[in-house]
Amino acid sequence: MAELDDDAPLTKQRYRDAMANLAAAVNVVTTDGPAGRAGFTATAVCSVTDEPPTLLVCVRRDSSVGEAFRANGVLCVNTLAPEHKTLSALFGGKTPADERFAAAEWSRASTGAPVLSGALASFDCRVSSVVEVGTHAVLFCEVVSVGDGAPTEGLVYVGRRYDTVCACAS
Ligand SMILES: NC(=O)C1=CN([C@@H]2O[C@H](COP(=O)(O)OP(=O)(O)OC[C@H]3O[C@@H](n4cnc5c(N)ncnc54)[C@H](O)[C@@H]3O)[C@@H](O)[C@H]2O)C=CC1
Ligand SMILES: Cc1cc2nc3c(=O)[nH]c(=O)nc-3n(C[C@H](O)[C@H](O)[C@H](O)COP(=O)(O)O)c2cc1C
Repeated sequence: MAELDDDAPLTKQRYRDAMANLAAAVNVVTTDGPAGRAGFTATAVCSVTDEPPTLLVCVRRDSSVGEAFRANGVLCVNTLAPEHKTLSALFGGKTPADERFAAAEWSRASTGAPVLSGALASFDCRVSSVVEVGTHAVLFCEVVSVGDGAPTEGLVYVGRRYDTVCACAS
């Protein structure tokens, strides 16, 4: 059981160590448009409201991909299945964009954002507002269409490693 320690300084590392205990779905978030095609791995994705359907994505402001998302104003959140572990590492590393996208099959959403074949779910979005918080930009995104596959197994990231969970209806 975790106990709060109010005396110890709350360092970045202690915060990260605690956050590492939160199991999270893994997504590859993509965009395309005048600023070019880009994509990155993200666990900081969350549903905000269903009226209007809105989710948020947090992206590091100094990442190579952040500006493309803001400039294109569209994105697709592709939720990964267990077979996408290698893809997650590619989109989460320093790999050039062409190599990231060459590792999977894609179609195009109505916004123009790339949709990952075999994703557990895909959310095609328009960025409705951006709020900057510290090192990250929070992209609030209105969902314009969704695609979801048959219930199967999901990929989660917890304890700094990947794991598989059953996403099937019981
Ligand atoms: N929200 C984010 O920007 C996240 C970034 N990452 C990046 O992926 C790499 C590997 O991460 P881990 O193996 O999990 O080890 P880690 O020790 O860097 O991160 C542990 C946990 O802390 C949180 N975290 C990490 N970096 C963060 C950041 N800059 N801002 C807000 N939260 C952050 C995440 O929940 C992450 O799972 C690192 O470079 C990390 O920065 C990973 C998860 C989330
Ligand atoms: C499992 C995992 C989750 C991640 N989640 C996020 C996230 O939510 N937001 C973020 O900005 N970066 C996140 N990252 C880091 C980016 O995917 C990584 O910095 C990526 O390389 C961005 O592309 P760039 O560095 O070429 O700009 C995550 C990485 C991994 C491996």
